[in-house]
Amino acid sequence: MKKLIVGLAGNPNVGKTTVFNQLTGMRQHVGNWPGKTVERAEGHFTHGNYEYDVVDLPGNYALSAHSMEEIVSRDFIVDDDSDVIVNVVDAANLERNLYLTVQMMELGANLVLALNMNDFAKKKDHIIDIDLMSELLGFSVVEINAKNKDGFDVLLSAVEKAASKPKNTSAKLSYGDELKEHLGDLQELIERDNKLLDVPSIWTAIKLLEKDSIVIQKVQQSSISSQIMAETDKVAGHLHTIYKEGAEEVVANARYAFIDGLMAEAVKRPAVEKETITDKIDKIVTNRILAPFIFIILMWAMFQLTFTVGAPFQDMIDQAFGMLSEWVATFLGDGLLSSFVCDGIIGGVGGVLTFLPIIILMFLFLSILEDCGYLARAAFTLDKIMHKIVGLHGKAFIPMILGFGCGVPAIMATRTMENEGDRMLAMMLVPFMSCTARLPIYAIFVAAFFADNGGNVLLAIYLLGIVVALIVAAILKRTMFKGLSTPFVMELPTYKVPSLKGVLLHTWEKVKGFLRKAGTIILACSIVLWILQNIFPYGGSDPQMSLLGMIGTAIAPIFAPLGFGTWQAAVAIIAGLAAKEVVVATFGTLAGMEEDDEEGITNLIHDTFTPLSAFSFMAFTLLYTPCFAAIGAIKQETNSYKWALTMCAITLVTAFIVSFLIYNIGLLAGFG
Ligand SMILES: Nc1nc2c(ncn2[C@@H]2O[C@H](COP(=O)(O)OP(=O)(O)OP(=O)(O)O)[C@@H](O)[C@H]2O)c(=O)[nH]1
Ligand SMILES: [Mg+2]
Repeated sequence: MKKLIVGLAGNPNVGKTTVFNQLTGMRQHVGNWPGKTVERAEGHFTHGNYEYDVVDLPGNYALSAHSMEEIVSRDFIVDDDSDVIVNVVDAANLERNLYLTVQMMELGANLVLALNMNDFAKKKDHIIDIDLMSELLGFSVVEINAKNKDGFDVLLSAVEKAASKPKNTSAKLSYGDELKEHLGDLQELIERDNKLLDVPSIWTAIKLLEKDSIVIQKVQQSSISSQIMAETDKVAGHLHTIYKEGAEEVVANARYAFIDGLMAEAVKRPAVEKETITDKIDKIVTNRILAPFIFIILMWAMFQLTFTVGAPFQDMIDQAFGMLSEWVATFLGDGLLSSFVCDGIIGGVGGVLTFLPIIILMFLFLSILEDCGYLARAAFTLDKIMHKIVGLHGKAFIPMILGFGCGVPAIMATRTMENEGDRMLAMMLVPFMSCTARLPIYAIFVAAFFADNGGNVLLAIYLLGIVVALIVAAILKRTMFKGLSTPFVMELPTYKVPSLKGVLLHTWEKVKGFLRKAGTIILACSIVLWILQNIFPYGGSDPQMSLLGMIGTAIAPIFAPLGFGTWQAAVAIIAGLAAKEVVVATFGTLAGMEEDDEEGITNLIHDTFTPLSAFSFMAFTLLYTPCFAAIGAIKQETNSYKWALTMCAITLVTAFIVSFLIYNIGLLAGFG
């Protein structure tokens, strides 16, 4: 067996991860918006005589030193000893995709070009002459379909051929006589230092002209660095006098000229591009006036469906746990052990698991929205409305909408943002987006007070999260994160019919996370809560005199101005710091301890809240410090506790202010 290390590189959203998953049988995140893969993933498989190591790289448009994913991809090509790079490209947008290909050619990467999305290319009547293109580029070009593995055999044999006969793909690049001559002078100088020759000299020469900080640093180590830098300045100056443009633009134009030539020779396209289905749908969905309404209607429909479809299943699970609890009680009798199992574990963990159906549905809808391509449109819509008012970078909206699912991947998704300040700001806002872990909290409050218009109350809560995030953004942008954000074009992916398998897998991955939490952190918290609830330092059996009750009573006054100064609410909020579902588990165990058992969580909520204080409590749990996992993700991504703690402070203060306003304005308006 021979070992082969193969990297999958290409623009965002062209199907790299789909190829990767098909090859390795793994389940990395696939969706229909640019920027899903943010960290390289590795997998293995065997084919013929070869043992493959495949690396799925984050998508990027360039190989400059501007953003983290670009550096990850470029380091992989330059430093790792990969045998072959498979450049996956979107055949329906070949011109744009080839810009990265050309840059990889400058690096001399041992390339194989995999044309994917041919179904879309055919719909647009683009006819690609693969053989001619391969000849012009000087390496193999293969047509594939990542979704059904068409062409994978041809692809793998092309990879194996390329591995046995590595090529310097920079050979076929031609950048015009003028530029070639000047680059030549610079290359000659670079080639005098062997230490600079781990990459083709044309790459180093071009990157010096582009003022690439990492390459400049490397060249500065050279013994002839002053000569090289002087020559670079000379060439740049010369190019400027001829073209009246900076060296960077001259190089970019030369790349496009090469691509134009290639396209003209090898691709036949209709003189006027056909209007695609995506164009037709987008005339409505991204229409300036209609877009915000469509966004709100979709969200509203999502909550309505989640609740109406989920409710019967939820009841079934609830009853099943009730029966389980009774059945266990017949064995264990009336003692402490029975209380531990029934109230502590079944009440706590079971209370949370009841919400499994609505959580599954919510993730199902989010996966469909993500996979069909609407997620990027939602971000586009919010960007259009918000960029000017709030000064928030448009790319921040994708992580924010992902935050409706779970904050942890949402925080990681901020990596595609180039400007550090913008990225930090986006991370501070993600926790305000209502993640699915909070859904069970709203569900029990809706059941207790707002059963008749649950969907509307939920929509209000989610919109509250968005509005508060935007207000906080506007404030932070004018204080902590001053400065202009880099403008950018939001890319709108082609609408795709979501694949059933993809959506189900996606949903299952998320649901698995929820179940894991139920078996670990929620279980642990339920046990701790039950113990604290059964210790009575001063004797008696009044729940409020238990250790838990006393802790809650001590803290409760803090929340009195917000309308829920009861010891139960205080305990739930503190416990919810671990994970938001624990708020529900807390009410579950507390309800188990009440005198008349059957009444359950809903009655406990009904007795300890009013509709107004319930809404204020929902808003507080929406906005206050997210779970440990989200705090940990921010620490991880920023490499410092500073930002994690800043986020905790921002969310706590915001939650207090907003809940205070809701409760007190509500009182004045007579809702008390
Ligand atoms: N119609 C069609 N859709 C495809 C094809 N290949 C992939 N897709 C879909 O294209 C979308 C993007 O695929 P991914 O594999 O996530 O793309 P990626 O290149 O890994 O994207 P990033 O990680 O964001 O850079 C998904 O919705 C896929 O289901 C194809 O050949 N035809
Ligand atoms: Mg990917």
